[in-house]
Amino acid sequence: MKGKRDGYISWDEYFMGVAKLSGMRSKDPHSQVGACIVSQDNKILSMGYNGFPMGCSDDEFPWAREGDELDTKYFYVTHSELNAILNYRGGSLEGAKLYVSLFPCNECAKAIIQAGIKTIVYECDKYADSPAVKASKRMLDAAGVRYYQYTHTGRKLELEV
Ligand SMILES: O=c1ccn([C@H]2C[C@H](O)[C@@H](COP(=O)(O)O)O2)c(=O)[nH]1
Ligand SMILES: [Zn+2]
Repeated sequence: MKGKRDGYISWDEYFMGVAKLSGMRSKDPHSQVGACIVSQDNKILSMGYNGFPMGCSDDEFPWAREGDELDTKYFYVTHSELNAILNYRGGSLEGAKLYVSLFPCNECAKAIIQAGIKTIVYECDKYADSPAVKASKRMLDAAGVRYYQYTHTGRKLELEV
């Protein structure tokens, strides 16, 4: 009898792939961020991406990064990690793992810590020098939340839909 097939994707490839697929739903023209929350026994619990809250139209609220603060996206957009936490309808996220395409900011770090998420796997840390990410790491370190960067395997996951 033949054994199992080779070439199947790893758990990390699977969950980061799902996080990035979720990010593809984002309407943010500059940064599309996706998140996937996973239980300790590798079950997907929730997903999210950055976007405006319900009722706040993607076509009416601003996507600008600069200009009058009230006319930029920053006051309005819900971050992918927070959306993933809020989208979860099942009870506790204690001990869960978060896969996310961008290192979480300080506001997301607060929600991650308070939700009981214990591990973060992130893809990109392009805002590492910003106060928001420095504050985030300070809180995550203090709270004992482990974080590490996803190691790219070089494999391209192609989907025809
Ligand atoms: O923890 C985070 C930090 C940021 N985001 C989202 C919020 C915005 O939509 C973009 C960042 O926009 P820039 O144009 O790169 O400043 O990323 C998030 O989801 N989670
Ligand atoms: Zn955030």
